[in-house]
Amino acid sequence: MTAAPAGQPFRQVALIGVGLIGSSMALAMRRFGLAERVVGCARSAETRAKALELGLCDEMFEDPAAAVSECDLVVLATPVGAYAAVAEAMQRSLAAGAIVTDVGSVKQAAIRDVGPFVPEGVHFVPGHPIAGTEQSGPEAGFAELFEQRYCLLTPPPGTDAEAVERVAWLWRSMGSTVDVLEPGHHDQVLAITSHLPHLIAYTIVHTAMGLEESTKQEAIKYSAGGFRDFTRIAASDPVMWRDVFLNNRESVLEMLQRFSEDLTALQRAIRWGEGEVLEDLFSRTREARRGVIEQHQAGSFDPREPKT
Ligand SMILES: NC(=O)C1=CN([C@@H]2O[C@H](COP(=O)(O)OP(=O)(O)OC[C@H]3O[C@@H](n4cnc5c(N)ncnc54)[C@H](O)[C@@H]3O)[C@@H](O)[C@H]2O)C=CC1
Ligand SMILES: O=C(O)C(=O)Cc1ccc(O)cc1
Repeated sequence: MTAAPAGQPFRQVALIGVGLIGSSMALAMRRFGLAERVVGCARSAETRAKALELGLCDEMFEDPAAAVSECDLVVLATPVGAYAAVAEAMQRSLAAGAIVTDVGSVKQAAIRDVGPFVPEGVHFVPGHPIAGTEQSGPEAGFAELFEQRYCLLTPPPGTDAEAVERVAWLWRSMGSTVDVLEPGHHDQVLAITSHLPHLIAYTIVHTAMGLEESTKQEAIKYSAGGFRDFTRIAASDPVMWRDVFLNNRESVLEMLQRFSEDLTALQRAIRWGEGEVLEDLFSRTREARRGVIEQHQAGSFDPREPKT
């Protein structure tokens, strides 16, 4: 089987994992006519039934090998920790010329875990939509999720250029802007922009939950602005985020080290009443926010808060 050229719908797409991202892709691919047929793979009978009931997929499978056998595109959309087992299970069923891609939040580990199971004549194009919410599961998806968002592709050297272009076409057709990044660089950038913020949110909510009962209750009752935003992020899927931290360990630990040094400096400034240190730092971070907004507007991106 050879994949149809960029610009033509895929004949049959398999979504391995039909959660927030998988279901959003199913809806977007249907809305924009990007696949003639969409099949899915889920371990539980409940998820398989739900995906059919919601009209996400034409057919659902329990076994990844059965799901992928007739497909010209296979999308891994499970937590990253499941990749090696899924890739091993489906390797013998992949059709020659098929493209395997993924949506995982870390890319070096995706290449490490999937790469060895991709047969000769099948193309692996790792990808990561920078779009999501704290929701999970097949009912969480919506077709607009990827609009005005980046999707980063991290093809290892030697990846078939046509396969990369085909996957780029898919994401552009779902409304995203596609950039290509080196996998290690991707993992470093995402460690500071996405992974560390989630770790901080998990920690601050955990710290609040450990306070004595009356303070904790008031924290919940009066949670405004900052803390409320942290609780949204800290409600993100536990298994997905466990796998992000276990699989981007080095970059996250490096960013965490820098963060903790900066936090200690702030702690010191507060202790010694160094108001100018605090004000100077807060002024510079305010500038950084302006920079983010300006750059997003220049790229005609809508700098809205995450879609919930
Ligand atoms: N949630 C988000 O905001 C974003 C998530 N991602 C990435 O997308 C991937 C999927 O995340 P979500 O859709 O948010 O998660 P989700 O939890 O909504 O969906 C994941 C699905 O995979 C299924 N699954 C787990 N192990 C499986 C296996 N061995 N075989 C078949 N299905 C299996 C789960 O049952 C679940 O239905 C992750 O790798 C994540 O890093 C990427 C961008 C944003
Ligand atoms: O909901 C949020 O705030 C997010 O940050 C969504 C998100 C989560 C994980 C990703 O790999 C990409 C985007």
